[in-house]
Amino acid sequence: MLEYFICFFAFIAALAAAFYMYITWHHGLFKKFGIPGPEPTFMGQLTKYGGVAVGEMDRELMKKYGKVVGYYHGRTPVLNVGDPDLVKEICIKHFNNFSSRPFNVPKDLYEEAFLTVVNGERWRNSRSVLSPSFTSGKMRAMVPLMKNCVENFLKHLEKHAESGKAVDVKTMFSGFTLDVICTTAFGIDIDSQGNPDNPLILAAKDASQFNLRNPFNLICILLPFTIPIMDFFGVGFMKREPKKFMIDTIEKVIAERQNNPSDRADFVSLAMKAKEDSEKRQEGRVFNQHDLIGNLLVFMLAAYDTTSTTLSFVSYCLATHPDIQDKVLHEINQKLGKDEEPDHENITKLKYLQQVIDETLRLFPALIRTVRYCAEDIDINGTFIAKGTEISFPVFAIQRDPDFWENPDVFDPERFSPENKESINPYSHMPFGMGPRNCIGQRLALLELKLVLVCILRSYKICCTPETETPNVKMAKGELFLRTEKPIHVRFEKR
Ligand code: HEM
Repeated sequence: MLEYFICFFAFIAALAAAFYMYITWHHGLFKKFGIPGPEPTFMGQLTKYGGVAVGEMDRELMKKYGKVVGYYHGRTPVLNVGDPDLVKEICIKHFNNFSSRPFNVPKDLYEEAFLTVVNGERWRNSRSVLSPSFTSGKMRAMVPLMKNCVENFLKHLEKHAESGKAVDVKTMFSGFTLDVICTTAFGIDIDSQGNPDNPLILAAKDASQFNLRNPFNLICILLPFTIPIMDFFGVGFMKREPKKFMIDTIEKVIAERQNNPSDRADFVSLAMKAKEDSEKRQEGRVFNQHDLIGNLLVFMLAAYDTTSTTLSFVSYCLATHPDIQDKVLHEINQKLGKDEEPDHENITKLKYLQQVIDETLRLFPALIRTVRYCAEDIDINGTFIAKGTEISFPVFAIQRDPDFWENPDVFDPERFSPENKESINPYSHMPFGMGPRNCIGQRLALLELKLVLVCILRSYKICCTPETETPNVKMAKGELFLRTEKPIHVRFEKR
């Protein structure tokens, strides 16, 4: 009997030792190549996310170890690149070696097709098929669709203003940006604020389950071989039920368009046409039905949260800086007069508004980090990066690095004035990412932001309330998408 016990414990001990070796196998990598960073522990940085905001963690790491820091997520080496010169080398000069993103979570056939997730030839193919949907001309054609959403939003805003109460801006703007993406991506007109219980809205809000506090996500990162098991239990990029509902909705819209072709200038039409063209070309990879539906879905996910976060922070910055708000309004009145409708062309005259948006995105980038994957060993100007290393660009931390930004925590749109802009290192401001794999929806986002901000500011003054956290807001812990710990509240006062 005793022998069985000994054998059993020896087996468990051997298993534990093998597991320990599996996780810690690469842990000497950064030391070997002279890259500073925290002393590796079994789980590495993964244990820290529950207790700290990701942006602050990156700032701390850079303060302590410098602009290029090596740490581990379990067994995966992660190189934190906060040096703008190295950002440029990786994102642009050596793009071919870093064109992929690492994503260690279960994915179904639709999620596998997401532009954010696909890699290699498939990414190149999807990006070139989808990019023509975001040209200036296509954006111009989408303005009437967006304006309907702006009008609807203003009706709801009027009610908020009349009540005189503080509003949770993230919730309010999420309704607006959802309306915009539903009409521009899915070809569906919904009124998220009027019908907050619309199943599509509930599904979109409930869809994302990716954050670094979720233990299942951490297990996938730590033990990539568990991904098929996690998949079986419904752990994944998105939650199963809301995903199914959204896919069914998109399929219905596509079927409807196939039966009754429409000239609506939305992404469903553009992507269906792109799919048809790719089928006719008979060369390269065909953009299939999963690519079509998956990418309409990812447009929704990538667009509505990032844009509503940015609108929330613009409101917050303008409420806390009334002098800057007055200046934006003055510019609107001067360049567009009191009644000229904002459109795709005339909003380009609003240079100061662009400065305000640039500065808001510097302090509050909707994505705290962007990531890449190193495909082959490479030495870049003395920094050795091993194959399989994940690259993390700490956007939040770079954009608040005192070496590039004077008084980095102060909101000052003058940094982006024509005179000062010249002195900004272009690789130290990357809210939409960098290089050929940057944000495909940047134009759409800026257009949407400006259209709605002009309409809001003309009619309302954005004010602080006792609930508005000043001088700084506290960021939520463990989130890769920028979130505040408490909701941001401001008040809208009729002018
Ligand atoms: C203020 C709003 C937005 C911000 C701050 C933002 C930010 C970003 C960032 C930082 C990336 C990663 C870039 C990189 O890795 O270098 C990204 C990628 C992406 N964004 Fe956006 N985004 C916004 C709005 C949108 C909108 C409106 C859409 C779509 C309609 C969109 C669709 C995408 C897609 C599909 C990707 C993946 C691109 C690729 O891998 O080729 N985004 N975005």
